[in-house]
Amino acid sequence: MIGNALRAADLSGRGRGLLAARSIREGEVILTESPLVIYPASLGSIPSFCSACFRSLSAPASPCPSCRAAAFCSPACAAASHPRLLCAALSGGKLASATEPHQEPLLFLLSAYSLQEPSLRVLLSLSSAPTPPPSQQDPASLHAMMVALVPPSMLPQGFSPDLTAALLAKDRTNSFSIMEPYRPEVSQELQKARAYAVYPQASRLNHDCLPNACHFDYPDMPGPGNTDIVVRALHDITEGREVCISYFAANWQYKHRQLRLLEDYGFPCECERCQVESKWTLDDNNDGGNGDDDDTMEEEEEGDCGDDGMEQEEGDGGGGSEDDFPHAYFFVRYLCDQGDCYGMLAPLPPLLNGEPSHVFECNVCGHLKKEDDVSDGGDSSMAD
Ligand SMILES: C[S@@+](CC[C@H](N)C(=O)[O-])C[C@H]1O[C@@H](n2cnc3c(N)ncnc32)[C@H](O)[C@@H]1O
Repeated sequence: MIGNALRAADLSGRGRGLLAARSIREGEVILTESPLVIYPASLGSIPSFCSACFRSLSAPASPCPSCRAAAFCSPACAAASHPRLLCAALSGGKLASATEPHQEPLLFLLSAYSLQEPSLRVLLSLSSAPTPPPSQQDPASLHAMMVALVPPSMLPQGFSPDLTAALLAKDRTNSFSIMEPYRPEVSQELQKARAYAVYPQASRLNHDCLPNACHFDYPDMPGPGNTDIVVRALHDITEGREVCISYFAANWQYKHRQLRLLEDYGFPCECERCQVESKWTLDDNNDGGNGDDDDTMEEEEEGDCGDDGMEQEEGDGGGGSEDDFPHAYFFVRYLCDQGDCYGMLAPLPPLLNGEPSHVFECNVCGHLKKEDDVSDGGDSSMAD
């Protein structure tokens, strides 16, 4: 049992997944979890946030006395410090000499190899997709770079090419992006991640292209728990139903969703939405029929997709009728329509008297929307 809302189960053809352990109300927080491992998304961004709590640094910060590359926002964060292997690799600018595509997986490995043995074991217990790593994540090359970056006396027991390959696979399958604050002038694919994090319970959530939950992060929130992941129900979920999130923005087209899920997660999606959209003609599956059928996708962080991969509006490309596009309601109700955002709109938690909040929050831009503005106002017909 995870909290009191979820329980893990083995699911045919889907590995482990999380089921509703009781009925769940729309907007309910069903999971809050701290990261097992969290690491900066890029080397260049390290000076802009506290290396212990990952909040933006506004006031002058204290540099790490060892590496002088990282900085901390408070004495408490300086005492908590940052991963020891990462600190060693940042000393003397050694990590900066790695080529840029290698820096992000190295930041992960330096953080993961700094974990205590029990945490490392939890990380290794997570699933990994049986897909080959992208070329910039060749485990053998990254392992050799680790050897060059970290003094031999600091390398943990068990350090080996096989373990390095296994850790990289866990990261690819299970890490979540913690995004920088949303910038409306920047398109969806160019929004930047501040950090990546692995949350062992949340990483049991399987994907659905019509999810019934979505996750939020609030990295600059004051107080404890700012790097926690918060998972909320989009609508009522009946006991026993699987709780799923979408691994990327819900407006992606069928072919781009399938490609991403096959290449990065090793499965063809057979969800209800994909079953409908797999029957659309090639033109329907293009970008709304404007004739541009460019298959390219950006090299993405979670949530990224080339412009060409997005549905332009609800029903776009589906032919328009209810039969062709039975999921239009989902998009009207749950897809943020603020500029280029396309985040998920999840209801705020129910009020103290148990009534729905009737206010939706976007998990990308943070926009709050009253229910009357979200849809035609009736009770959710999405409950499952
Ligand atoms: C983040 S993990 C999710 C939890 C995982 N099922 C487990 O056993 O721990 C992602 C992996 O779960 C599986 N998965 C997720 N969503 C799926 C789906 N809709 N259909 C089939 N497999 C899915 C894939 O193997 C994918 O690589």
